[in-house]
Amino acid sequence: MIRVGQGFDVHQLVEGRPCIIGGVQIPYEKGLLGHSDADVLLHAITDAILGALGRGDIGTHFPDTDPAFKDADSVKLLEEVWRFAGEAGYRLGNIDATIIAQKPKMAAYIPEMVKVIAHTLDASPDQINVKATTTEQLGFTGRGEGIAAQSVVCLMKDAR
Ligand SMILES: Nc1ccn([C@@H]2O[C@H](COP(=O)(O)O)[C@@H](O)[C@H]2O)c(=O)n1
Ligand SMILES: C[C@@]1(CO)OP(=O)(O)OP(=O)(O)OC[C@H]1O
Repeated sequence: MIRVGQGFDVHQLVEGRPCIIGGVQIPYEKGLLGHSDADVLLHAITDAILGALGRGDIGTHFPDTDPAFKDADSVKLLEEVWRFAGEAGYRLGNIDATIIAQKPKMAAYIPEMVKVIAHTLDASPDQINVKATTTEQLGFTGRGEGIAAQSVVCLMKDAR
């Protein structure tokens, strides 16, 4: 059986926060604001997995009102959701994701993001594709007010 899911997330860029995307801290004058570490890419991937599993969304499992998730490491949230997939008998087909950011430049950090994601999902890096695009200075991403990410995930399990 094949199941697909998609995820989308946005976080505001502000001063005084680290810029953590795909589990990698990127040197930049601003960082992403959120209850957790605000890792917009991992949140989009986590939501895509939950979508494929039919298990709701990230906020259902990790409410932003719960102090337990204050400054949470989003790698741990992804890890926990990946446990749900394993328990349901799924393995990863592939992930394709896009970071939507005018700045900072992501390209140099993408191989490390792929490594982190593959390691967290017990997968091979060739199952994970991460891309980045600007919005040509248009909209909130183009003005540098925030960063968005979207992801598609394909999960597979053998028919019984
Ligand atoms: N934050 C970003 C945005 C884009 N890139 C890379 O630049 C290429 C061109 O971006 P366009 O928005 O002009 O299509 C894109 O394909 C990415 O490789 C980036 O590294 N970081
Ligand atoms: C991850 C959670 C929980 O700490 O908080 P945020 O970092 O604000 O992120 P968001 O993308 O709004 O997702 C759901 C939240 O419940």
